[in-house]
Amino acid sequence: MEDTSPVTQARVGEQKRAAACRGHDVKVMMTRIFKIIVIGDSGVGKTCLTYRFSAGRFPEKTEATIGVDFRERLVEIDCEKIKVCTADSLLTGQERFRKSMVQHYYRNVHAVVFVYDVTNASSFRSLPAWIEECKQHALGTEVPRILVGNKCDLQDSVQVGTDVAQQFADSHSMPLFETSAKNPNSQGDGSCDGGNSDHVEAIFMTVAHKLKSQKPLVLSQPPGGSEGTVHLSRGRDDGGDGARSWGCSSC
Ligand SMILES: Nc1nc2c(ncn2[C@@H]2O[C@H](COP(=O)(O)OP(=O)(O)OP(=O)(O)O)[C@@H](O)[C@H]2O)c(=O)[nH]1
Repeated sequence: MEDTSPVTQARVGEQKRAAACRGHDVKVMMTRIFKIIVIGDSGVGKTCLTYRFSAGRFPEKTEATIGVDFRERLVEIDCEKIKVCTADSLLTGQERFRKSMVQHYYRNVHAVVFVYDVTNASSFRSLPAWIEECKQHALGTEVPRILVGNKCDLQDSVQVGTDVAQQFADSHSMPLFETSAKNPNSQGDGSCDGGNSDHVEAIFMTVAHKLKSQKPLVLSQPPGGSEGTVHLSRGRDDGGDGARSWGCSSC
């Protein structure tokens, strides 16, 4: 039976588009930057997920994030190169420090990934508070948001069932993905096959595709502009100045 899950569809679509691109001489005039923040309790695996996406593997060792971890990866979607920047952060600490960091963290964000640990019910119960915090920083339902249940490789210790998580995701209009940063192919059914990055990658790519379709590059000719000059602008908002002040090394 054909697998119609969003992740598989995104992956198949990506392969087709990559094949189509190979036949073209693509001139990339500028690189768009999408900023995706990854939010959830300490220890749910935010750092490992973003590392898996940007570096393609599980980190050998991790320490509790102090401040914000920024990572970036250049991807190609529909023959356009797009920089996907991810940030994960431990949003705790002294109130004064936390306040300024939080404001910076939530600025110019394009999408939010909420993460809980499927083996830790308390991390799931914290989600409403994280969603509320995002709302307070103007990141409500108009911003693409997804829910990720991480650590699915630990099948024997699962405390948050798929059905409960799905209900929660539905009630907040978010798609749900269950995965493992450690063994991305062990999502849900307990079958690990060596942990390549496809599944985690497909999750972030699904978000990037959504952002790309929401924020098309607009080709425009300036009034009275010189012939042959094409100006590129972004759709609704942009990752220009905001991206630069955001923290990625080259954003
Ligand atoms: N078994 C398993 N362990 C994982 C997985 N993802 C992360 N871990 C482990 O969980 C612990 C916490 O992972 P981190 O990625 O540092 O978690 P975090 O959410 O970034 O934590 P903070 O930086 O404190 O906010 C580490 O010991 C990881 O090795 C996973 O998919 N499966």
